[in-house]
Amino acid sequence: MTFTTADLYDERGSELASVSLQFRSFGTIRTFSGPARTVRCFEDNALAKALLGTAGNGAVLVIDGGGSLERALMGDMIGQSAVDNGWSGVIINGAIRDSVVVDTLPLGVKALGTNPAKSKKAGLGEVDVPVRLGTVVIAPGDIIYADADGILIEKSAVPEQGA
Ligand SMILES: O=C([O-])CC(=O)C(=O)O
Repeated sequence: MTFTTADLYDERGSELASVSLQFRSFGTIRTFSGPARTVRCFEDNALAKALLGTAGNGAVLVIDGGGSLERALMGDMIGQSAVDNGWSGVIINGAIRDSVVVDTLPLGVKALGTNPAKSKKAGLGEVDVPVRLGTVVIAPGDIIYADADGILIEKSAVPEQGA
């Protein structure tokens, strides 16, 4: 599927939430989409690493690292694992490292920034819970559209009437 987020917004803006948080883009795939999976964690990437080691089936992993830039939540090894396991992309509310290599991977990657410091590995956090990027809540199964302009979210469930 080829799209631009700006055209999608013009066509279907009322159905889509736009993320205003500003990310840097990495990886050779700058336009990507897929159903969301999520991890919420803080300076600890063990859950995200484990999930990206399982079949992605074209999903986009949203890692809500609370915006901390103190430790990197993904590097080239985890990025390569995401590619090998069929993930479309990884969006990180936090930092990555090995960014020069990550930038060469056939993967869509958005992160706030970079830090060479390694993540903790205690496994604290939650998988497939609703997470927040700025003002936008992303639930597992929501459809994500990302390109150079930003990130649009299509809620998977139609809101109930009167809700
Ligand atoms: O293992 C980590 O914490 C991140 C990393 O360096 C990699 O993915 O290569």
